[in-house]
Amino acid sequence: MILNIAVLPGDGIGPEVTRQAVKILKAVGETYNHTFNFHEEIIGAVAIDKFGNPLPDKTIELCLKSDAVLFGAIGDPKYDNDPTAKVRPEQGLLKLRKSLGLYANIRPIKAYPTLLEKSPLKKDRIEGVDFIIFRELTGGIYFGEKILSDDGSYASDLCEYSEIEIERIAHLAFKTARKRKKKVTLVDKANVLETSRLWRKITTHIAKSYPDIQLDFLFIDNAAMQLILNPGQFDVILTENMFGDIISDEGSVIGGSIGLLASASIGDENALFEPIHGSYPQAKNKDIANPIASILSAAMLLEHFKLYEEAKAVTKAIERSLELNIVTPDLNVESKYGTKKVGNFIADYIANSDDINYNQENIDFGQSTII
Ligand SMILES: NC(=O)c1ccc[n+]([C@@H]2O[C@H](COP(=O)([O-])OP(=O)(O)OC[C@H]3O[C@@H](n4cnc5c(N)ncnc54)[C@H](O)[C@@H]3O)[C@@H](O)[C@H]2O)c1
Ligand SMILES: CC(C)[C@H](C(=O)O)[C@@H](O)C(=O)O
Ligand SMILES: [Mg+2]
Repeated sequence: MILNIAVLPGDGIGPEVTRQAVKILKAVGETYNHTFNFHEEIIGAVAIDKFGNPLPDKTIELCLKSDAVLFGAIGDPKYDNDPTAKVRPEQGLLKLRKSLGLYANIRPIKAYPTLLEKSPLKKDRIEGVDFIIFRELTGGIYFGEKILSDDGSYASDLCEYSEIEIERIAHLAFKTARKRKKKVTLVDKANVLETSRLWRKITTHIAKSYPDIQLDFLFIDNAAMQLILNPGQFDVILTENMFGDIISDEGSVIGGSIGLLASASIGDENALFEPIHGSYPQAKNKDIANPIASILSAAMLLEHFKLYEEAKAVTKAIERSLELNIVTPDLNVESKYGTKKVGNFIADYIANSDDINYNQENIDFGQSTII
């Protein structure tokens, strides 16, 4: 298969982790005989620094003509610490999602058997946990009208949703539940918000077309608690933009690190693959950021193009790295492995699989042929 992939490393740790994901895709391409072409562009704070624009036209154009986008992270403390900044890195990402029509952000969360001890949550609560959050990505309070009064004493963010915006992602969530444990949980705040009541009404109606799927409702405040108390109850969570943002970071505690959580942002015509974490500026250029979220996002890209065997090879290599404790410091404070070494191990494992009897003593990470 030939794929043209737009690579947007972004800010902070974005370039470091994205480089590992590209390395893994190159290993997959070489091993399984695919041609993956990579074209890089800038987005976020680096793009503001260069062009005064967090999403230059060239970047959107590249994404629109590519088969898929691999995105790293954006964000920089100089903007986070300046609430009056008129141009912000995050605007670049939001505009990109909107321009590409990426309305569904799919965030799988699972407890890896080898990492059960790493989570601060009790082992018996998280064992076997495996669910997916379907987060609406191009509507809601993120995209409603924003007002700041001239004297700076009043601000407003409008939360809006229309029927079509809810329907299209709800169908995706129900179809996915059909292939899984056949349960959808709509997370909302329908006791207070009109938009949430619209979500309930439309989702209830759509559920009639999926009689084999159980539809449950949970208020967001209760859902935040249930995720910690009993995450095993979830299969597919369907929710609006901001609630999905918040509960997915919360859910990452189950896996043991946000550095493990990948996502696919899907629209009718475009697809972008991105870790759920941000630019983690404290770790920039320190070779400590976990690249697995980014690498798993690349695996989701492969699945999107129905390259299932290839995606499986990537997840198997990741699982092997976790089993062998070849992990970054977020998963093992005493780890001697950094971002690059974890990436190298996963790339080498894809290329060589079980031919090499890996153990921590005999690994020579310097030998990775794929950089
Ligand atoms: N999709 C995105 O690009 C995205 C997502 C979230 C935040 N942001 C931006 O990132 C910047 C920093 O935000 P933040 O600190 O709230 O969130 P963050 O996700 O960057 O970091 C929060 C914490 O998560 C951990 N973490 C994150 N990524 C990790 C990784 N790969 N490996 C190991 N640990 C990791 C670290 O402990 C870190 O302190 C802000 O500018 C924010 O706007 C961007
Ligand atoms: C950076 C920010 C705009 C973004 C979001 O809120 O969608 C991030 O938190 C995410 O989860 O991708
Ligand atoms: Mg977020």
